[in-house]
Amino acid sequence: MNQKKSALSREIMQNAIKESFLKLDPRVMIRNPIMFVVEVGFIITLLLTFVPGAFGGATPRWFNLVVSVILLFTVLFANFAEALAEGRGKAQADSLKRTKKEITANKITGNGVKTVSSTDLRKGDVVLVSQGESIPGDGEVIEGLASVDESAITGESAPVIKEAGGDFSSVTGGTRVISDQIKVRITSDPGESFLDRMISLVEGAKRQKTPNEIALTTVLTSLTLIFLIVVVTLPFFGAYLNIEIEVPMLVALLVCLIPTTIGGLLSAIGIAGMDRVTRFNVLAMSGKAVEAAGDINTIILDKTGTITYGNRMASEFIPVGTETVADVAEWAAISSVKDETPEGRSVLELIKQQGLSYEAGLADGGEFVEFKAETRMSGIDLKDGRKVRKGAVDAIKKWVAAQGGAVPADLDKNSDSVASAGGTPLAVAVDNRIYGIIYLKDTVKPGMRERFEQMRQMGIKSIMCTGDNPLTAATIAREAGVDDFIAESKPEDKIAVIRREQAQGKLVAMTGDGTNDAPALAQADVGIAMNSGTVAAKEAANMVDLDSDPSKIIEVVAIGKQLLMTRGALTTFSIANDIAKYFAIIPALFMIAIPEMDVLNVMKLGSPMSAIISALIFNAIIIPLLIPLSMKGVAYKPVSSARLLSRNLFVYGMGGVIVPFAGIKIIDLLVHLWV
Ligand SMILES: Nc1ncnc2c1ncn2[C@@H]1O[C@H](COP(=O)(O)OP(=O)(O)OP(=O)(O)O)[C@@H](O)[C@H]1O
Ligand SMILES: [K+]
Ligand SMILES: [Mg+2]
Repeated sequence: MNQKKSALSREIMQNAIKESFLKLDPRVMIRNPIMFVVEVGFIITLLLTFVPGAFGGATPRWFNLVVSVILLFTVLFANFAEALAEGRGKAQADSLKRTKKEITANKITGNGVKTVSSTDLRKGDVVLVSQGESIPGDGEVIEGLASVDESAITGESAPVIKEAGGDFSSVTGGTRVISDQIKVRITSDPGESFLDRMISLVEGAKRQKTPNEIALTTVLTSLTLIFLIVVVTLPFFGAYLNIEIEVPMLVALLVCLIPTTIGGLLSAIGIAGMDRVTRFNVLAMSGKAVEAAGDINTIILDKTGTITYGNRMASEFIPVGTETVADVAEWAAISSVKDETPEGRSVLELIKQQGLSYEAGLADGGEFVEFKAETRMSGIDLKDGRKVRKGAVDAIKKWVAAQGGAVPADLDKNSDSVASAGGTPLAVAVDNRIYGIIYLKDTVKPGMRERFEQMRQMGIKSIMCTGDNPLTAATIAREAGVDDFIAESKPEDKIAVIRREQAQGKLVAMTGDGTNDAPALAQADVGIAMNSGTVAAKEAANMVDLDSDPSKIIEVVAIGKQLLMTRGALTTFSIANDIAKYFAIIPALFMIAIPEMDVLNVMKLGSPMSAIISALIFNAIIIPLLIPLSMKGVAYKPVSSARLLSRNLFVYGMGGVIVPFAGIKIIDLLVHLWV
C-alpha cells in the first residue's frame, strides 16, 4: 500500500514537472497576469543575453543570463505549484474513469427483459439488477431491497442497504449489488451521471475562479500595473540626474516589487482547498461553495437521517379510547400495504413479528394515497368508500375533525409519551374515527452533542428543522444539543427559515437527504446532501457527502476557513516581503552611478549585482518553499475569527518583513563569493 502510494506521488511529481514547462505557453500564462509579467521579463533578459546592446545598455552578458535563468525558474516554480495541486485530482479522476466502463444492463421492456449496453440507457428506463451485477446508471430503486457495494465511489467498503421509497432509494451507476435484486428507474442520460460529474470535478476540468479569487487577482494585477508604470518611468528620472539605469536592473526591480509569491501560489491554494474537501469524501461542486462554508454563521439540519439514524421503525401499536391493539394493528397495516417508505414497511414487519394479522383483501382495488411531506399522511381509499389514514398526530386530528369526528381524550397523553421519549407517534384513523398510535422509534447518532459544541465555539448556530411534532423535536434537540429547533415544518418552512437568516446578512448551510429538503438545499449558501439521500437532494445541493455523515459540515467549515486564511496569510506575507527586496535593490541600482548611495545599503550586501541576484533568487525560491503550506493550509483552531485574523496578521506580516532580510543576506554572502 505504502509502496503504491509513493509510486503515485512519484508519478504526480513527474507529471507536475512536465506540466510546469507546458504551462509556459504564453496563452496559458496570460491567465495569471503577475507571472506573465515575469515571463516577459525572462524573454527580455534572454534576448539581452544574446544581444547585450539591444537596448543600448552595457550589463555583462553573464549577468543578463543569470537574471533570465532565475526568472525562468520563478515562472516554473509557480507553474509547478499549480500542477502539483492539480495532480492528485487528475490521478483520482483516472481511477474513477476505470470504474466507468461500459457494462450490460437488463432493461425491462413491454415484453420482458432485454440485454442492452449501459450507454444506451436513457432517463426513465427501468432496469433489473441482481446479485453480483453492477448498477448500469444513476437511478432510484422502485421495487425491492438490496445491499450495495459503493466502495468504487465512496471508498467505504461496508455495503449499504438501498430500498424503494423513502430517503434511501437512490443508487449510483458503477456501484455493485452484492445481495438480492432491485428494479431501478434510471434518472440520468449518458454523460450526465454522478460519476461523470465527479470525474470532471476532481479533474478540475471546469474549475472556475471564485468571486474571492477574482477580486484578489484584480487587486494584485492593479498593483502590478502600478509598479510597471513606476519602473518604466524610472529611467526618465534617472536620465535627469544623469544616471543610466539598465534594462535588466529594471526588470529585476519590477519582478521583486510585484507580488509574485501570492501570484505564483494563488491558484494552487484554491485547488488544494477543494482537494482537501474531496479527500474528506465530500464532493464540492464549486470552489465558491467551499469558501462560503468558511464563512457560515448558521447551519440548518433535518432531524431524521441526519441527527438521528433515520431508520424510523414501528415498535409498538398503542390503542386509544375503547379500541384494541388488534384494531390499531389492522388499520395501521391496511394503510401501509402500498406504502413503500421504510416507515410503512416497518408497520407490516411489526405485525409479522408480534404474530398479529390483518385482512389484506380489504385493500384490493383501493386507491393508494402516497405519503407527502406537505400532508404528513399516507393511506388508502378503500373500494367500499372508507378512507384509511396514518400520519403525524396533528395532521390526522385535523383530518378527522374535518369529517366531524371527535378526538379521543387519551390520544394526546399517549402521543406525548411517545414523543417525549424521542419517538415519532403516527395516529391511525378510518374516516372520522381515531384508533390509536404507531410508535416509530429512532435514535440520535453518537457524538452529536460534542459536534454541536464545537460549532458553537466556531460561532456557528445550529437549527434543527423537522417535519415531526414539537415534543419529539424538543426531545431530540435536547439530546443532540442543537441551539434551536423548528417542528412541524413543511418544505417551504425550511426555505423560510433559511431566507430569514439570510435576510439578517447571515450565510446559511443546510444538510439534508430527502426530496422534501431539495428546495432548501438549493436556497442555502452551502447545501450538503447525503450520498445516501434522494437524487433530487443531491442535484439541488452544491456539496455531496459520500459518507452521509452530516456532522462533517464541521470539517468542511474548517477547510473553508483554512482556505480563506491561507490565501490571506500568504498575501500578507507576499506584500510584506517586497519591503526587504525594495531595500536590497534600490540602493544597488543607484550605487552603480553614485557610490555615495552606499549609506542606503542598509543590508550591507556584497555588491550591487550580487544584491540584485540575491533578491531575485530569494523571490524565486520562496515559491517552492511555501508550496507545502499552500497545500496543507495554515493551522486552524476553532476560535473566533477576529482573534485568528490578528494573530495571522502578526505572524505572516512580521514574518514577511523579517524572513527576506535574513534570507537575502544569507544568499548574498554566498553569491558575493563569485560576484
Ligand atoms: N410513511 C408515512 N406515512 C405517514 N406519515 C408519515 C410517514 N412518514 C413520516 N410521516 C409523518 O410525517 C412527518 C414528516 O415526515 P418527513 O419524513 O417529511 O419529516 P422531515 O420533514 O423530513 O423531517 P426530518 O427528516 O427532519 O424528521 C413525520 O414526522 C411523521 O409524523
Ligand atoms: K515579488
Ligand atoms: Mg427527512
